[in-house]
Amino acid sequence: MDALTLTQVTKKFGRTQVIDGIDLAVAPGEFCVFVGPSGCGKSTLLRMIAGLEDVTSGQIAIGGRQVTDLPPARREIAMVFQSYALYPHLSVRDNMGLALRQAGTPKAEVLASTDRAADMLSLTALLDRRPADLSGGQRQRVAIGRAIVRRPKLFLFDEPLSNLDAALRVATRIEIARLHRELGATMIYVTHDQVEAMTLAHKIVVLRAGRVEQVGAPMDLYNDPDNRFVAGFIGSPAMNFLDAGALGLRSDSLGVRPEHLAISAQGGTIPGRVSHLERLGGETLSYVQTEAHGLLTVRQFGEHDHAVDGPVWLTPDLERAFHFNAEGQRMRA
Ligand SMILES: Nc1ncnc2c1ncn2[C@@H]1O[C@H](COP(=O)(O)OP(=O)(O)OP(=O)(O)O)[C@@H](O)[C@H]1O
Repeated sequence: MDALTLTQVTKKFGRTQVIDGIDLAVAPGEFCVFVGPSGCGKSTLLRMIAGLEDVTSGQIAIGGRQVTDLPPARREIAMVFQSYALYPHLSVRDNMGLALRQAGTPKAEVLASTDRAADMLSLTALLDRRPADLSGGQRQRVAIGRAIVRRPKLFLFDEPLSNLDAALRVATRIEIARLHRELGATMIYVTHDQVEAMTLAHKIVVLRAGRVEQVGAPMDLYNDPDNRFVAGFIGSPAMNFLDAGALGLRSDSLGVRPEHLAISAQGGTIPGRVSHLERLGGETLSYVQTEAHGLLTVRQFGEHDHAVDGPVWLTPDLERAFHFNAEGQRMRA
């Protein structure tokens, strides 16, 4: 039985259609990430699963049970927000145990669950502190601990890392992946960050304007995108789109990842000028202005030097390029 099933779920705010007929099945234990640009409806969809927002039409089932009309408290879910949403006057221990205490769970059991979650999250030494005396990363761990203590059927995360600095974001991301492995729980996670989606998910749902563009495992979306939108959204730096007609090809545009564009001062297919160079240590990114295809990104491993403003030639690896038609749909051979 699916851990989560969405059937033709829609949402309108007034006359604006924000979610447009979404079908989705998430298996038990799966880590499913909703990703897409700002405003595509990810948070709204998650809030509908949580019961914080009602659906305009369609059905939501959690663990095979219809929950479409149930209030959040009866859905057996726990949600972790970007803002942590901790009670400032309660200690870490009391914040983590609150939901269980409110549900009438015996005191000893609340303590045991809280201690276990604190141990998993390295929060044991902080149990008597108040949220104000914690760092942002520690507060977010408490919010995650509070969710774990409740043993929900479904964990829902709404951009939980966006308030953390870059290093802490990576550390907490790894922590969440480890927790997922240890708990074997089903997790639904919203982010606009495709790197988070790629590194955490078993299954990525790419959303655009309230619709699903593609669902698949991270490397399947990367290696086999259905359309230009997914191809451009998954992968960093983003895929280049070349004018296929200008290259004498029959498709409308040719998608080439930055690592599949060769760059040379000697010669090649596409002439251009280096407009900017970024040396990232392990790799070099060159931004090359071309007449026929606009600005293209080239990624090379290691350190490379190309004169800024100097002429260069680019050559796409056609074996690894993707063809798209004028509607942006993938043309498979
Ligand atoms: N209460 C509301 N009333 C009217 N429109 C809303 C409401 N909540 C969200 N919207 C609109 O619905 C659309 C989807 O919003 P949502 O927050 O789900 O997007 P998102 O993909 O999570 O974006 P972000 O990454 O920026 O948070 C947006 O256009 C937003 O303006």
